[in-house]
Amino acid sequence: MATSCATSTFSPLLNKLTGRTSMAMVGLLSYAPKTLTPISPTRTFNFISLSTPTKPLKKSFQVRAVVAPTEAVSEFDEMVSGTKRKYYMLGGKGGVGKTSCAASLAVKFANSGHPTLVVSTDPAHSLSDSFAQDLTGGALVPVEGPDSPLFALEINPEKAREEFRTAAQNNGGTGVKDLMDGMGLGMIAEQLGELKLGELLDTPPPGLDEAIAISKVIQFLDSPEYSMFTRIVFDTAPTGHTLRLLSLPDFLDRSIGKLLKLKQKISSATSAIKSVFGQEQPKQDSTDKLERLRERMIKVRELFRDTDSTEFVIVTIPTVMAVSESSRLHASLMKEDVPVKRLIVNQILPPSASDCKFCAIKRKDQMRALDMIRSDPELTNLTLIQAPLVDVEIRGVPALKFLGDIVWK
Ligand SMILES: Nc1ncnc2c1ncn2[C@@H]1O[C@H](COP(=O)(O)OP(=O)(O)OP(=O)(O)O)[C@@H](O)[C@H]1O
Repeated sequence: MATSCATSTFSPLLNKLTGRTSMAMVGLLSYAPKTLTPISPTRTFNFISLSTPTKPLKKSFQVRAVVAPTEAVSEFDEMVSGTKRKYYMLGGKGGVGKTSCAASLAVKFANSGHPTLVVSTDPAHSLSDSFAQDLTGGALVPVEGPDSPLFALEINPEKAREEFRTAAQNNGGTGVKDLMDGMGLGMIAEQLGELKLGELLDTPPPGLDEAIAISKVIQFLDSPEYSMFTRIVFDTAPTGHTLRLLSLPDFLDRSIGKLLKLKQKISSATSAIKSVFGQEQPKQDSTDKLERLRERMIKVRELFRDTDSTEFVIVTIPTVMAVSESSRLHASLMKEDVPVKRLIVNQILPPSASDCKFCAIKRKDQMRALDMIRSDPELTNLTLIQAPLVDVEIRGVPALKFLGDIVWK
């Protein structure tokens, strides 16, 4: 069966990508100097240019063919304007392209002059794969290539948990507090008080990964180490995990509130008893710390809901299942008051003017899924960004720049 999807030949316009053509098929060849040679001579495409790379890239990179649909305008000008810090969270169903879109956005911000940090909160990270660079280890790593500083961070809950366990075993539990202190979780550790943390971490409570991610967000807000970044992009975990992350500050705030009330009751009862026996008033220290923890949780919760500084971008693919999940995700985000404006529909196939029956059928299904988005009351008001399926893996900064220049316009 024929597998090619279109009929015309390569055009020499490829390194001058301009133009906004309806569902135009676009081929972009390489950033390798001078010669533009198709990788697969059996694939022939009608190439119409789309965008102009602002600066020649150092590394060689080849994309053989992509499709560029009409509604691919993300209003990037608005995203890039201003030097006040903005947070972008990209999330959706597993495997739809969250990491590729988040990494390409981070590269685009950095190339637009913003010192940028891209953070993965997904315990199953793929940022390292996406940047083709080792970013593991739970620390900030500089990404090579963009014009302005770009750093990446893969939050590593598994490692953190392992360190907790070792510290608990080696130190009879006393080292755990130091470790949690180091992660900005010291106050939580203190409040856990008498609990045997080593045992607790053998069967980690649900939400520990999210608590670790939240502690990082607190650090972004407070620590001078992160103050240089004017754009922070989150590559989030698949939907369920991320919704827990977003609702955790609220939950913790309420829990701490309850704990504080309980503490107040206990302390007034104890001080009454103690005053009868003529003893000192109990110290306020731990209550103050709880109050401070609560204030920080409120700060994170407000950050997640602040329309001026935060935006959640939903990433999906044009299938009924993915669109249904995106609709539910949007409803949940609305419930949490998290600002959402944009929806990326990733991996859209070429138009059906093709001799590939499989592709034509698949594309028909995709168009149905796009119609479904347009008539879905949850999704219809979002800015729709259609991202093409490209025929190579999006790996490394040049490839991410290429994708970013198509998606973020
Ligand atoms: N527009 C695209 N064209 C071609 N390949 C793509 C496109 N977007 C993503 N991919 C590929 O799809 C795969 C999954 O993408 P990615 O890792 O970005 O998804 P994800 O949603 O972050 O996945 P996970 O939920 O597993 O973290 C990768 O191999 C990536 O290169």
